[in-house]
Amino acid sequence: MLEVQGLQVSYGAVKAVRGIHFHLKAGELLCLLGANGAGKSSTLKAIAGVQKASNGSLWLDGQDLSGARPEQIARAGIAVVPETRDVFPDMSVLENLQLGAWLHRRDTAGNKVRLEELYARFPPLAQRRHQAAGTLSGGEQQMLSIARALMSRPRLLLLDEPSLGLAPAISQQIFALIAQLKSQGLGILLIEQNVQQALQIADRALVMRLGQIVLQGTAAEVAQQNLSAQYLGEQPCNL
Ligand SMILES: Nc1ncnc2c1ncn2[C@@H]1O[C@H](COP(=O)(O)OP(=O)(O)OP(=O)(O)O)[C@@H](O)[C@H]1O
Repeated sequence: MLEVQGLQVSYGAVKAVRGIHFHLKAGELLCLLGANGAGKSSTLKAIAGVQKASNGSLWLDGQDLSGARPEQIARAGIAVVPETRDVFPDMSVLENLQLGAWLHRRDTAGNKVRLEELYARFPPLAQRRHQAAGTLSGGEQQMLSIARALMSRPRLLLLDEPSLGLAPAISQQIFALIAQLKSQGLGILLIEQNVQQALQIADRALVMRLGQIVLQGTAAEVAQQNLSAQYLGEQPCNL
């Protein structure tokens, strides 16, 4: 489904991503692991088109998206949930969700159906649909951020540290939700610091270090490695 070849991302003299290759199959949940600064977010941003790659190619289902703008990438079926969540705090939950439907803005009936589907999947959002997004809890804002991305009806979802800053019980709910989305056939690229939980729901994992992929395999294979000592720096990793 997604094919990344020789991806490089630089910020001036800083080579954040140094020519990585990987693929993601349809409906697969691929987890991207690594210590802070390993190049995970830069990889995700380059796929989303919000950070220009200095080299490399990107294909989605045979469509060449190398160098494409974020809007073209979104139209091709890739949606992003950034680390910052980016909900609009003064707008209601409903208005935030409606913004997510910009790709299909003329399909009013389709968007209504999609909205009801998402309300059914995220009951706290349905209950708070007219509430300002800024008044939601951290977990609810994360749900809103994911639901807004789903309003664009993507084939591939890019998630940057969705459990960041959430209490363990809430982060478990978010992982359960991601597992559910995967079981419904959505392709997912997941960046996570919460290695143990991420590997429990992932099909495969890539481990990055200093801009390169240093380890990859099925989630079970990667879970057997001593990641903490070798690749994740000071990150706690209770594998
Ligand atoms: N906008 C930027 N300008 C300059 N350097 C940057 C920028 N964004 C990232 N970097 C640098 O690129 C390297 C990779 O960063 P990146 O954010 O991709 O890593 P990461 O694995 O996602 O880490 P984290 O978990 O901390 O986000 C780091 O050395 C970082 O300091």
